[in-house]
Amino acid sequence: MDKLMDKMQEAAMYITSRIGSDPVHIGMVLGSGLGGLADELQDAVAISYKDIPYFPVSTVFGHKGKLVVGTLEGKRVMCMQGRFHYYEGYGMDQVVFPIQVMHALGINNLLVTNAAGGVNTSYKPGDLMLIVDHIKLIADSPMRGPNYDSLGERFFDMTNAYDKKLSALAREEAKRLGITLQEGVYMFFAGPSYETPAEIRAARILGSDAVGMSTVPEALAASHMRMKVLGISCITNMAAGILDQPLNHTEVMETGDRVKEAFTLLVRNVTKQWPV
Ligand SMILES: O=P(O)(O)O[C@H]1O[C@H](CO)[C@@H](O)[C@H]1O
Ligand SMILES: Nc1nc2[nH]cnc2c(=O)[nH]1
Repeated sequence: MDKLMDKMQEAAMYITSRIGSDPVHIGMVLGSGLGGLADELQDAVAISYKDIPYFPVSTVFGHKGKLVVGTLEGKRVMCMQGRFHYYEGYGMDQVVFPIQVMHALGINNLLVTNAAGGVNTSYKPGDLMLIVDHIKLIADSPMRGPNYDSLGERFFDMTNAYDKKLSALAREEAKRLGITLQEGVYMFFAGPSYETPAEIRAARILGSDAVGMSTVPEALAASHMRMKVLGISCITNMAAGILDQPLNHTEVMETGDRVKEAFTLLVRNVTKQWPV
């Protein structure tokens, strides 16, 4: 066995020792301001990242740094209440390690969520957006380096990175619940600065609808392992230069908090119908 596989197994064994061996159906990565969902799980077990072998620790305000496992709408889910970002100084491989550990635990379904800046001028802060595709221009990738054939192929497909059936499910549930769900392309920026207005104009010309500093590494790792991915952004602010006002993380967190009811309702109902 090679090193990554050893580390994944060790982390997975520790988690199993805390949560038992009943299957977990869906992994959920909760973005900035959206972590409250994990507090709604029934029979929840919370594990600090610092206790899990080889896990990094969260350093960002609004990311608690806990794995919470419990039941939501009849499904057993594992929530990351806080994620790891490239800008925190972690390598892409560290950013996606928890996703690989989820896979080692037998999880094949992933919900990735985030706070994002709206590039599409028809959006408004507080909108939810179904991620239908993404753009990453920076060269680094979590799959750079030796390929782990037991996880996935060296050259893997990204045509269906965001699962079409799960996307259709989210669309249907949002419609049924009367929740506005925009659809768009999420563009990854390394951060930690927010973008310049010129970068946002460029992002729009390139075809993006929202920008953020997460999610894409996780979606890449999940696609590598052929996990089914559903992505939802919360548009917490209009991206730089669209409104005549500076950006800040407090606003991002406040919008996340304002939207949490609709976000939770949508995720609950999608979870209920999620085929596992
Ligand atoms: O993508 P999440 O983790 O939700 O958070 C977004 O919000 C933070 C910036 O305000 C960045 O971390 C950005 O990626
Ligand atoms: N990169 C980036 N990340 C965000 N997270 C929340 N809002 C934004 C934004 O405008 N830009």
